[in-house]
Amino acid sequence: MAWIFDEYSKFHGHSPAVVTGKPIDLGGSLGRDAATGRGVMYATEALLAEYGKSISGSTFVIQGFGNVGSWAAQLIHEKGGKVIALGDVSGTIRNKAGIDVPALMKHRNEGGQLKDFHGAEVMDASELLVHECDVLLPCALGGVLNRENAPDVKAKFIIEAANHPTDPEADEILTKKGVVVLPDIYANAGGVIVSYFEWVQNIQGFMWEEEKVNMELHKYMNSAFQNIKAMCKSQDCNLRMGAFTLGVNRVARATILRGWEA
Ligand SMILES: NC(=O)C1=CN([C@@H]2O[C@H](COP(=O)(O)OP(=O)(O)OC[C@H]3O[C@@H](n4cnc5c(N)ncnc54)[C@H](O)[C@@H]3O)[C@@H](O)[C@H]2O)C=CC1
Ligand SMILES: O=C(O)CCC(=O)C(=O)O
Repeated sequence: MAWIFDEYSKFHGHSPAVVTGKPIDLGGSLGRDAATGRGVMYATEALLAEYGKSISGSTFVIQGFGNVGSWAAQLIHEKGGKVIALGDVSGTIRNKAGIDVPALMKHRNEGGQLKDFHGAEVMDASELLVHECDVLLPCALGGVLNRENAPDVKAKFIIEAANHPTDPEADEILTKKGVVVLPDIYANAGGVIVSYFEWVQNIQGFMWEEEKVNMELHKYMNSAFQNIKAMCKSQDCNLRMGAFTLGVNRVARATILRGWEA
């Protein structure tokens, strides 16, 4: 991103707002690194509250321990959630008393593989997504929930932190089973929201403190959830349909207002 910004600026003058995800010293935003995982945590909080539940006291299974998964795990752990199983390409582990996420981060940051972490036992990777838990967070790849494994999913809630982790067949199976799926278009929007904040800061020429970034992110995630919920209520539809209907309606309204309709 620094390179793109630099090349563009050579021809058009200093233009930090031309691209987001830049290093902090070149006009990036504080809080961007954690933003997607933090947004996932806020989205989880908002959804669970609808069902009279909270992160504290709930159990979590997380696939992926990269940018999104590791931040989501840390923030959920900080909020009192119990991460009971977790996996990445270097191993899949479980601890029904709850994995010590800060200790796992230290292990990983020192170059350790998940399978060698002492605070948990190794399990079969194929069991991760169907492991008993309250909340399942796929934070790695697309298409991981499909017709093969969806019938065996035991989670009550799925937060789509990765892009497109649930294929359409799985979506149908999970809906019939009564599993509540929070769609990626909303659940993992924290990254793009803070990228928007980065652009806003760049055009203002004013850098926000990290606390402000996180507070604004919280506001956006909460109000988006309330808007999706209202749409689901008025259209009697699930969260994915509610989120898409909200987005498509906004684009349609702007298109009509500009006189572009056929
Ligand atoms: N980083 C961001 O800001 C955003 C990321 N996303 C989506 O979230 C997902 C994860 O992105 P990042 O965390 O940024 O990527 P990353 O590359 O930092 O982490 C990916 C993680 O998935 C794990 N993984 C890969 N294959 C796996 C497998 N077969 N089984 C278990 N774990 C596996 C890797 O070991 C790693 O821990 C992607 O779908 C991405 O498109 C969505 C919105 C924003
Ligand atoms: O960095 C951004 O602006 C958004 C990233 C994102 O949404 C993604 O990786 O899917």
